[in-house]
Amino acid sequence: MRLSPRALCDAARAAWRETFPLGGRDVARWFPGHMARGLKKMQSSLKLVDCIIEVHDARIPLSGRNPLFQETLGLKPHLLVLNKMDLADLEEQQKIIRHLEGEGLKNVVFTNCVKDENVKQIIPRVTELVGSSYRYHRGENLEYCIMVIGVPNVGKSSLINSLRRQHLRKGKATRVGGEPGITRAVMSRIQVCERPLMFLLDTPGVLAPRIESVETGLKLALCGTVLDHLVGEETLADYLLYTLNRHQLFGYVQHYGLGRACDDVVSVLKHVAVKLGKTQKVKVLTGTGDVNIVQPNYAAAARDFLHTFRSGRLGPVMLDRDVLQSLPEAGAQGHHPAEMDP
Ligand SMILES: Nc1nc2c(ncn2[C@@H]2O[C@H](COP(=O)(O)OP(=O)(O)OP(=O)(O)O)[C@@H](O)[C@H]2O)c(=O)[nH]1
Repeated sequence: MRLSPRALCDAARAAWRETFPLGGRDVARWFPGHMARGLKKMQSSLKLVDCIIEVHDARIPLSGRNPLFQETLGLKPHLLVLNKMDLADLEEQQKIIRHLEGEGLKNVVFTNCVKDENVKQIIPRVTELVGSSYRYHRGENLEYCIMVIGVPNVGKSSLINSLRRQHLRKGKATRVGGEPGITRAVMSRIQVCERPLMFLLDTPGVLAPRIESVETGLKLALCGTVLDHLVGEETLADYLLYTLNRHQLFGYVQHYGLGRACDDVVSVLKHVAVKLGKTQKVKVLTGTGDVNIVQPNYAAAARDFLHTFRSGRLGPVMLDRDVLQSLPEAGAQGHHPAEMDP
């Protein structure tokens, strides 16, 4: 039987959690310190750079960006690419754009670098930005050099490969991976366009040394910017379940044949593990000797749940919905100075 989302929601509304327990988690441990070195190297190459393309995940357009980018690289023309738009619920796209504009981010493009969606807009936007900026000692140089930055796993390398497909009809120049930390070598210089002659510098993902809140940390982790085991796969699966239920995204019920929505992660993971045959034999010591019992493999079930979500099979999501809801409506929003503009 196929239940409508509303029926599922009504059935379980009483049990929905209103908040996620955030206390006692050491977010600092999730984000390794070696990232500061990457940022330092980027800064030292800045004089060669005409424009910065910052790639971020479209599912968290208003949180999780590294504030150090703004502080240390903010003098250059800047384009924000919100990638993985295919995985994001962009119903409130205009509100997102307005809010970012209010923060001084006037150049924003939403992309899907796997399917090359909107990627064609990027080079004309960059050319325009560089054309209207003062290039210091690089004024005579006809080559454009663009640095691509962002937190890990948001699709920086995928963007470069997509630009090459679009403008040079060439394939992969830089390695893409499903796990954070694929781009290790700082600054590979890759041509992406002939006219204008444009090179991009791919950089390793750099997270902020201090994440603004545990919840932001969890959102970043759901987007795959940190290795899951650092947060704990089951914790992350629980945060995912909490988010899906609050957003009334009940694709998981159908996907795993659960019958009804549920807010208890242990029950959900147990069901997933049994359905997928992910069980394990565990030896239990009893008063009369050892007994082998079969237990659900919760960690494997959590991994499957996270993987299914990240592949988009549970539907598009807006993880910053809480932030969006807390913003004033159009017209009521205050104006801030254009910090990232040249
Ligand atoms: N669905 C979807 N997946 C994407 C998109 N762009 C990239 N990916 C996937 O996201 C993962 C990370 O992509 P990368 O290009 O390696 O990301 P990165 O930012 O260079 O990663 P680091 O090197 O870790 O900093 C890969 O599995 C890509 O296939 C997109 O627009 N949509």
